[in-house]
Amino acid sequence: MSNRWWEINVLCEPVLEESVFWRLENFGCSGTATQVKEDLYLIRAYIPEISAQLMDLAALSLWLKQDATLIESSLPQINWNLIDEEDWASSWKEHWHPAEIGDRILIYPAWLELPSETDRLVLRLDPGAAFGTGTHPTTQLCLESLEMRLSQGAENLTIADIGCGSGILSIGAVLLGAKQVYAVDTDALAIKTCRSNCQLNNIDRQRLLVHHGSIEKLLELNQTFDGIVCNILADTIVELFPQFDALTTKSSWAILSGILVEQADRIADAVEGQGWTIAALWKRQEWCCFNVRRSEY
Ligand SMILES: C[S@@+](CC[C@H](N)C(=O)[O-])C[C@H]1O[C@@H](n2cnc3c(N)ncnc32)[C@H](O)[C@@H]1O
Repeated sequence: MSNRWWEINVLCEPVLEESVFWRLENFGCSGTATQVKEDLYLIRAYIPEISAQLMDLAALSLWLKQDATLIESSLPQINWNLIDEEDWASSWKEHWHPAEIGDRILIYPAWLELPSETDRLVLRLDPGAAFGTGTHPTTQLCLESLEMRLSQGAENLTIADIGCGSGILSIGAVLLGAKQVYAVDTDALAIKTCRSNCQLNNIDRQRLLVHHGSIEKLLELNQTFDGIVCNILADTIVELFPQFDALTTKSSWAILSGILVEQADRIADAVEGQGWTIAALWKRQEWCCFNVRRSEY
């Protein structure tokens, strides 16, 4: 049975070869090889798609650039693409199992028979090619933060999920008791997947509204949200955050993730620079998640 693989290409100065190899190896790549391209080296490596998500590749890219900056080399050019998809989907399904997240949620692959007994909220999911299986630390941190935020009287809360992917956080918020959730994503495939996962969990369409687009779709609604969850890369969060004021009230909160530990300072500056307060900063592996709120108290 064959899998899809990420092919990672790094075009760099020869002086970087050793550190690039080291990074790729630590990342879990195999088949690393170098080809000379005029004055530069093209280093190519492979990793199974199930072992690395787009976010992890973005992190790898950042580390490779930081390594180059440290020794004052010019920045490497990095790109990645998926190769060979044959029967990847069925292979991937074999590797993805039910997972308990936080104290209340159980993520359950759609193709498995429901558990006969559990005291957890079962969140059924077929993520297809969309991000959000619950295996990534950033998703787990967001779900755990939602659990904390929604633990006391969620029934009146309206939540926005920016970058909903498979819909895992939106559906999680509904299961945890939120009154209404608005989910947006710029990827049409993610929207389709999110909608079918809502059906899979028998969620009322009026309780979880899904729109193709980004923060502008939420602004068009002309309403405020009690909470916003946003698990996107740090650069995008910095870009979107100035518009959070228009979407919130003085007592609203936000959960921000998709942030590497070394990017935390940038996010803290963006949050505090806008007069918001950092209530908590949670870390798992190399990723972190900010729980922030608008009021100063
Ligand atoms: C890391 S995934 C998060 C998926 C899911 N919310 C989770 O926590 O697992 C980020 C998602 O954000 C979407 N995205 C990226 N940039 C965006 C933007 N500017 N506005 C809305 N969605 C965006 C991507 O298409 C992707 O589905």
